Amino acid sequence: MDQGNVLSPEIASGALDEADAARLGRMAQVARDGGDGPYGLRFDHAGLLVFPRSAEAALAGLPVVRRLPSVIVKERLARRYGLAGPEVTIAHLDAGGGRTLELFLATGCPPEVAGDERLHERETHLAYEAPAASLGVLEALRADGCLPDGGGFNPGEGPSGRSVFYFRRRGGDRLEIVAAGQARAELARHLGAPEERRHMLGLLTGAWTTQALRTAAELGVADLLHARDRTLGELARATACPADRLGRLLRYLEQLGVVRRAGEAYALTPLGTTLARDSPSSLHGVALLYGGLFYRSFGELPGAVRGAAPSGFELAYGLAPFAHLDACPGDAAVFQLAMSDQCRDVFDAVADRLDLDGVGTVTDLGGGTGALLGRLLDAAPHVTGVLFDTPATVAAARPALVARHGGRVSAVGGDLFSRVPGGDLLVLSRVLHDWDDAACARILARCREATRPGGRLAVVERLLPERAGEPSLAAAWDVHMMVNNAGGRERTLEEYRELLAAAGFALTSRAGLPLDVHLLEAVAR
Ligand SMILES: C[S@@+](CC[C@H](N)C(=O)[O-])C[C@H]1O[C@@H](n2cnc3c(N)ncnc32)[C@H](O)[C@@H]1O
Repeated sequence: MDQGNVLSPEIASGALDEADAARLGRMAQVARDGGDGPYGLRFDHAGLLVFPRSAEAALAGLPVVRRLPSVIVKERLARRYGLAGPEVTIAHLDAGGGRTLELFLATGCPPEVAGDERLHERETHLAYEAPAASLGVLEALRADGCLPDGGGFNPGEGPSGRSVFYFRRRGGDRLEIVAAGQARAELARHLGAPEERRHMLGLLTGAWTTQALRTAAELGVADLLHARDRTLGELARATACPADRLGRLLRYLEQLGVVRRAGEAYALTPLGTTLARDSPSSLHGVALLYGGLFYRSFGELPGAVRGAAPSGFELAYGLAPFAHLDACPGDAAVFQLAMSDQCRDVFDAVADRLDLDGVGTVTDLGGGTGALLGRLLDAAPHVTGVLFDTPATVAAARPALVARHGGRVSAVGGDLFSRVPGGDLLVLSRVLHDWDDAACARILARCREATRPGGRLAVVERLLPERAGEPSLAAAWDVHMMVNNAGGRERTLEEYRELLAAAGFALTSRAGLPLDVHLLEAVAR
C-alpha cells in the first residue's frame, strides 16, 4: 500500500474535484457496508469511475493497494463516446474494514463525457465473486431479468487474470460478477449474445425484406410465377432484368419462403402467392404501398417521434397524406388498392357479423374503393348502398361499383367534416384512426346529425390492448399512424367508447375480426 491510511472523506477531497470526491466518499461507505450478493455470492468490491486532471496526482493522495491498467472500462468509454483513446487506470483502494474500492481514473476525456458519466453512473457497480466452476449463476441472473451489460477478461488481475461480467438490474443499478481465470465460453455468450444478435440483425434488415417483396410485386415476378413455373431466363426476359441480378433477388426470396426452386424452374410458394395481383389472397397493393409511398415516410419516423412536424409523411412529401393523394392519382390508386387488399378477410368477417335484417340503406363513410360496401351488398341483396369519400376517390371507385351492383349503389363525393349522407346503418371503417380526438369528434358529430335516434353506426378499427405487453398488431399500426397521419392513432376500446358517447352514440357490442381488427357497433341515443 502506497499510503498508511484508509480512504476517508478528507483524503478523497484532497485528491479529486468536489463532485468526484463526494462520489468517492459515498462509494467507500457502500464498499464498507457491502453484504453478500444474489445467490449468496461473496462481496468483492465497489467500483467507481472518476475524472481527475492527473491520475498520478490523484493517486498520490489515496490509499492505493494495487494499480493496474484498465482494459474493459477503457474500451467501453471509447465505444460509448467515440473517443480515440481515453487513458484509464485502475486503482484498488483500501476502503477500510478489509473492503476494496475499485477506482477507475479516466484522463483526457472531454468535460461533457465526465458530466454524462457522473449523471448516469454507467460504470458504478457492486462486484461479487463467483467461483469459476459455478458460472451457472450468470444464467440465473439473466433469467431474473438482469441484462448483460458488457464485461471481458482482465489479464492483469490476480495470478491467472479475472473474467468480468457486468449486468444491469431492473432498477438500473449495476452488478459485476468476477471469476478467476479466463471463462472463454461464458464471456462469449455474455458479450456476444449470439441469439439476440441474430434476432436483432433479422429485425434490422426488415427494410431489405420489404424492398425485396415490393420488387417481386412491382416487377411482376409474382404475377409471372402465379401463372406458371418459369426458369430464370424466362423471368429475366419477361421483366427485362439482367439474369444475374434477378437470380440474386430470387435467391433471397427463396430464403424468405416466397419462391422455391425445383431444378431450373422457380415456383411461387403459398406465401409468395399473396404477392400476385390476381390471387384471391393478394397483398400486392400493400407491397407497393409499404415498399413505396409509405417506405419513404417511415424513414422520417425519428422526426415524427420527436414531433418535428405533424407527421413523417409531411416531412417526406410536404403535404398531409390525403392532400397528397388528391394531388397524385397514381399514388391514390396504389393506396386504395392496398386498403382493400389488406382487409379482404376483415371485410368478409364484417359482412358475416353485421345483422342487416331490416336495414334499407348502408352508407360507408370514407369507404375508399367500396370493397367493404360491396361485400355488404353481396351479403344482403335487399340492401342499397352509398359510398361516401373524397370526390376524387369516389370518381375512381364508381365505375367498378356500378358495374357490379348497378342501381343498388350510389357514390357520393364530399367531406367527412362538413356533411355526410344518412342511412339505416352508417359505417366508418379505418377512418377514425386517421385522425386526432378533436377531428374524430367532428366526424362523429356529422354522423350523429345524419342519424335518427336508434340509428346504427358500425366502426371497424384495430384496438390497442387494455393490458400492457399484450401482443397486438395495433401497436405497429399505431406507429404507422403516427408516421403517416397528423394526429392519427390506434385506440383502446374504452377510448372509442368515450369518443362515441361524447358524440351521442352508445357502444352496444364489440366483436373480434381477423388481424386484430374489431367491429364496434353503436346506436344513436
Ligand atoms: C384508411 S382509408 C379507409 C378506407 C376504407 N374505409 C377501408 O377500410 O379500407 C380512409 C379513407 O378516408 C377517406 N377520407 C379522408 N379524408 C376524407 C374527407 N375529408 N372526406 C371524405 N373522405 C375522406 C380517404 O379517401 C380514404 O378512402
